[in-house]
Amino acid sequence: MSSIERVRILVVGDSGVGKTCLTHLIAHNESLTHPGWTVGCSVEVKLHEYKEGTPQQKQCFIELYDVGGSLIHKSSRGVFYNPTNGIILVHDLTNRKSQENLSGWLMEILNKDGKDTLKSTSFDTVDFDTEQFFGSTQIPILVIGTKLDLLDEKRRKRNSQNSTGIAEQCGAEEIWLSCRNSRSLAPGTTDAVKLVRFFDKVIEKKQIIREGFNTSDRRRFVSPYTSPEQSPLICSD
Ligand SMILES: Nc1nc2c(ncn2[C@@H]2O[C@H](COP(=O)(O)OP(=O)(O)OP(=O)(O)O)[C@@H](O)[C@H]2O)c(=O)[nH]1
Repeated sequence: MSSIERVRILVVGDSGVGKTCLTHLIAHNESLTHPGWTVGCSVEVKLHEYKEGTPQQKQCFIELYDVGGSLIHKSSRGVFYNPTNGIILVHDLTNRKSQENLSGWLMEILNKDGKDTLKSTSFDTVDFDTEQFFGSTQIPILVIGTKLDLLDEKRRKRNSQNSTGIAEQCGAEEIWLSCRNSRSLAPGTTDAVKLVRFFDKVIEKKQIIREGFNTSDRRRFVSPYTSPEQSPLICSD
């Protein structure tokens, strides 16, 4: 019997933006009222139907790695970043700084050998080069803004006019929601469809990369890594 495939998705963003509440909402379709402060990392697993309703449909475990956002643990959290098949960047819609810091989070994940960003105590000095990032990793990204319930109508409109720059830069989809509303990701809603599409993309990308390593026709896939084990996108199943 073949085992169920699994992918690892990192859920990152500043401390207090709502990563634990969001992860719980995605995994259980219910809101979490009293989340604890995440020390290190906590993992939730969701069973996902890949390409549901098509001949390729199959089950897949989505492992959501909720990485504690506190700067105190900045130097040690790199251990959770490999392998990475997908990234959910989380920011608080009422806190602009948390949005600006998303590029720093991306760079921290990219910087696997722990240089530069891991040494600094904040993201202020981080230079973000999207070309470098996407050229070297090709990891699917989703951007999620939380605490939509705390924005009044006026601010919702103003914020939506200049939506998160990082999503645009990454070519990533963006979702704004309230983790306090258990229906925020209810099946059939636009946001739930975006999330399903993102999960499918993460699984597909992992398959493409694995096939690229296994095929003798190297022209189909050019990787900077010489074996699947070296690639940050491949889980060791
Ligand atoms: N009103 C509102 N509050 C939220 C929302 N999401 C999270 N919160 C609250 O924000 C606080 C922080 O939420 P967490 O999920 O613990 O944040 P975190 O990003 O995991 O924080 P760290 O563990 O420090 O990294 C909690 O009091 C949550 O109840 C939301 O959508 N709306």
